[in-house]
Amino acid sequence: MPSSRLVLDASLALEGQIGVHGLSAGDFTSLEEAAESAHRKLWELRGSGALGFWSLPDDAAIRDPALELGEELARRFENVVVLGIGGSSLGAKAVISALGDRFGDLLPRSRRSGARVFFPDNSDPATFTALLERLDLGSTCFLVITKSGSTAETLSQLLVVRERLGSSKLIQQTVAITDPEEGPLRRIVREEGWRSLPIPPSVGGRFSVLTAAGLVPIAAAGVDARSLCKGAAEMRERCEAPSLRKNPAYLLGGIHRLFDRRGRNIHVLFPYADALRDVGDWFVQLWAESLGKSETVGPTPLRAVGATDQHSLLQLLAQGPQDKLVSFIGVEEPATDLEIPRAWTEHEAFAYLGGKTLGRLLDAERQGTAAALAEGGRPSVTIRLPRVDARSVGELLFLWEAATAFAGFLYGVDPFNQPGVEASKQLTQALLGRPGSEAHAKRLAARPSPDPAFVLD
Ligand SMILES: O=P(O)(O)OC[C@H]1O[C@H](O)[C@H](O)[C@@H](O)[C@@H]1O
Repeated sequence: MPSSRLVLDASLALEGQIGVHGLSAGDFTSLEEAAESAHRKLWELRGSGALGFWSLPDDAAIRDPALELGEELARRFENVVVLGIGGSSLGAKAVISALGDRFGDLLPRSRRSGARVFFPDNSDPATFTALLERLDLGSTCFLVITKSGSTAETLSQLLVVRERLGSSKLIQQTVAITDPEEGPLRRIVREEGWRSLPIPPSVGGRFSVLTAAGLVPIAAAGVDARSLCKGAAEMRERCEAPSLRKNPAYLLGGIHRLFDRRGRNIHVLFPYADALRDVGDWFVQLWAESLGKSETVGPTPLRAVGATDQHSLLQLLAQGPQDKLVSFIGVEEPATDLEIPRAWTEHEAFAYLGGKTLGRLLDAERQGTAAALAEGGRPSVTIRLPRVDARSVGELLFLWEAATAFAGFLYGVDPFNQPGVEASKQLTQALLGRPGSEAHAKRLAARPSPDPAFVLD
């Protein structure tokens, strides 16, 4: 019988299970003071309303208009194309690939639960050209999602779409999701009277999956977004306990910080379900942009998928440097399962598989891999989901969001900004000759020219 909710099992991170590389009771005690201070800071932010993502799971004023709009788009359009990047695409993409129709693009509309949702989240011309050429633009809605309203990739795609649709069609087939007041896109929305929904200023992009930025495309895909929010609300309740051992987000964040202190600063998310593959990308942005803020401390997130990456990454995880911590995600009850038929039973290699199911094999591989790492003294934690459904995915996303916010304070960094991404934008704008980027152009010009001895053409 699957458990009724998400389970965080940290036993394979403890010295009792894996020996010297495991955590001791003393390690947790050593973190208590920092954990109390991090808890205080989080609650202060909550109290001031600055911790915007915390209230989202049951914020009807944000949720309901987004779901209504998403459901309307699912009725009106065959396709929805999200023009958005980073936090403005990764959350919805992760949820839709986890909960949407598997290979839904191949299904006729009558057999799909919503519109086909596409995420061309890059300025790669080949991808965008191919997508626009293959879609029936007449039955396509473009969701322009950008918190700042100024992201070059997103605005460039919008300009291309504007050209393709023409301004009269553009207003009928485009919805903007952006800052309620500020930014270039908000100005266009005001000037041209587009439909739009806000991204609350108190919610950072990578924490915005339960704002309109995530919920509109999720609802347009026909995913049960209300249960997603419900699952997140249930996890939030569990993440309000002040103690490290009782609060799953604090325990998860604390364990990662403790191992980072021991040099295990490569943090691998390893779900054993294809449906959770894109949760890996979402996690990488969340963890990297929130915690990668100092030259001396800061974890490197890595994503893997089980069992596929047992055949690529596992060698390194099992026998490489002792600098990694793995977070497995197991699914207790697969949505569908497939029996492995019996045949060639005279051959032992086939015989032991016959009669089992692929789901049983996959989960045995997860457990076997965690046990093999433990045997080698290598720590892991396991997050077990009862099944991959909207409620469990809601729990999972909120767990990591809360763990990230908490870990930020344990690492002594601000988990909610990302100053390090600005320099590349400035130099990009200078390369493109943007007015006002002259100072950045000077930075480029001041760079030493490439050493021809090291340019092998
Ligand atoms: O939502 P936008 O303002 O368009 O930003 C999209 C993304 O780009 C930025 O450069 C940051 O790296 C991300 O945190 C953000 O999610």
